[in-house]
Amino acid sequence: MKEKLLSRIKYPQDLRKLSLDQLPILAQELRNFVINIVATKEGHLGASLGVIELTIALHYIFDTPNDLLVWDVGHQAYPHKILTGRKDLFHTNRQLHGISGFPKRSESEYDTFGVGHSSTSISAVLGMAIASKLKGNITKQHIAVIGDASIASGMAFEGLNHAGVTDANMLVILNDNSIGIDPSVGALKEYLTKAKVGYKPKTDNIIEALNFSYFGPVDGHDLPGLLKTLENLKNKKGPKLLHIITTKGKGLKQAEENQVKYHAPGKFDAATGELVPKKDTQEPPKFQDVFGHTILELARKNKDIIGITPAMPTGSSLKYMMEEMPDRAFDVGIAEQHAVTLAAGMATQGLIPFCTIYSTFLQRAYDQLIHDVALQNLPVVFCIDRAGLVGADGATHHGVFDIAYTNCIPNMIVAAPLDEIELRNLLYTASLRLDNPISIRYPRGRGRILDWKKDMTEVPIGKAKCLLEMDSDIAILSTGTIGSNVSDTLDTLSAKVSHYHFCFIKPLDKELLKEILQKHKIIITVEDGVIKGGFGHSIISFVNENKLGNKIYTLGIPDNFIHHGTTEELQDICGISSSKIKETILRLL
Ligand SMILES: Cc1ncc(C[n+]2csc(CCOP(=O)(O)OP(=O)(O)O)c2C)c(N)n1
Ligand SMILES: CC(=O)[C@@H](O)[C@H](O)COP(=O)(O)O
Ligand SMILES: [Mg+2]
Repeated sequence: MKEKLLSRIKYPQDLRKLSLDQLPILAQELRNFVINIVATKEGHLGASLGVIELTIALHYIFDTPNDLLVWDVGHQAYPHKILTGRKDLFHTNRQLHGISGFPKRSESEYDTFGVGHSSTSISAVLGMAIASKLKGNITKQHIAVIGDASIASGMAFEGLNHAGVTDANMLVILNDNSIGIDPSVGALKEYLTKAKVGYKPKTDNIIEALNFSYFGPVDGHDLPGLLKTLENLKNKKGPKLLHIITTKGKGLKQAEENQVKYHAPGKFDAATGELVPKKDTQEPPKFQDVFGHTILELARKNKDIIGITPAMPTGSSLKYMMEEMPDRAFDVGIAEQHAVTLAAGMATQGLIPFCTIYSTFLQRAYDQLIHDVALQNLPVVFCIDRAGLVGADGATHHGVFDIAYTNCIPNMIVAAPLDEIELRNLLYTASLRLDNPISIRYPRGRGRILDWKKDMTEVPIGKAKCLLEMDSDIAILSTGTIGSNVSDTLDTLSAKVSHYHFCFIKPLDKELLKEILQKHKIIITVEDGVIKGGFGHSIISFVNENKLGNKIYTLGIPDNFIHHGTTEELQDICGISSSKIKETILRLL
């Protein structure tokens, strides 16, 4: 289809010149534009297709960027980016030096708040609305667009609870498509389902009970209807919520029919919607699948094992256990804080909870980790997925802080397996019931071992191991799967360098460490987490405490935020790709 209208629009002011009856044509063009680019460049598809009409209506009716619009999570903001000055850059979405896959304040004045993690929009918009009022601006509009899964999070409720006792001029648009990445869960989801079919929506209205004016539910794909509703809401004062019903993946048959897969489908054929078939060769497993299959295997033998995920059953592969053992594996929704304390409660009763959380999202539950788990020394098993650099999702999603933020918590065991087999062995060890909480971190993506389903053995807590012993001044100490970059380097290097793998960052293997420090003058530490407070700093502390004179060079994530690109590109930028590790060694030799 040839573009008639989209090519004329650079900014919302161009959009506002169109007549009402041109807008549905524009919606079709915008939808095709998103599909065509995401088909080859990859990214979050389904959510963006679901808000095409809403995006057009919002920028048409409201005076953006003077009126402030915040997209919750921001994975649905592709049409917003295209209509706000970034159409010509959209083909660089999520690539190194390209535009971000999420709204970002430094990228555009239309991106009023940086997002990536969910459920922040209501608080952010309330803050903006209060600021406008204090500055004497009573006409400015403040709009949060939040999904049905994100509004069920504690933080969103905190925002609603506060907003309901203010006269803030704010509009929350609840984009209800009954699904997050996986189907939405919980009592609120059941309530919203009833509201959709008109079951006692007025008398039992939870939103009105929170002092919001409630409007809807309305069809979020009916563009003329949406325009009318928004125009009408513009003149209503105080906190208000518009409930719209949409279909995730709208307009692409496969995406509508398989919403979980098409949340972020990878490459697909733009014309047919078919996914690009995978190569026929056997691949090593994804680390998430090593976790997902292993926990199920362990749970079959040990009835005390429980699985918990906050809203990521597919991403974490806990779904395998959820399918077979629905009473012992829980998706609690976007509720990281609850997930951690729920696990703590279970641990007090002798259960062995495995709480699987992406590294970046566990940041949300830091106090729960300290106060509810570690302080009481409850043996919760944290399976920290997506640890390290995650690639295209960028700064909001890299799992680079968890070593530092768990390393400093008393009682925590902090572990980072080298490969799939060690991950399995650690999960097995944790299933034997430890005396402490443990974090086991592993990365996004695939390992390297095809034959990984070996019998499991217990891992001695706090023991490191030598992978390559050389008569050399230099030793590399690595932790976690980044150790394979070190091995790749050493495979291609004629110089002699020793290599040790520290599966445990805490407790450190002090005995072996002393031996290593006696044998080698120069130590290079390698980790895929932040250097400050990380593994390398633990080695430096040990050297200082023992008044040893070794020179320590720490490789890891530097003290700045790392943006998007492929994981390999970003590792290179941080100096932890195998070629950059090699450069460091050659410089020191
Ligand atoms: C704190 C946090 N936890 C988990 C995620 C992962 N995540 C991204 S989108 C999403 C689902 C959002 O669903 P919903 O709010 O209904 O929006 P939709 O995708 O349906 O538009 C989840 C769980 C996240 N971004 N932030
Ligand atoms: C928007 C969001 O937070 C998720 O969709 C995230 O991008 C998933 O990451 P994975 O692709 O690593 O599961
Ligand atoms: Mg949803």
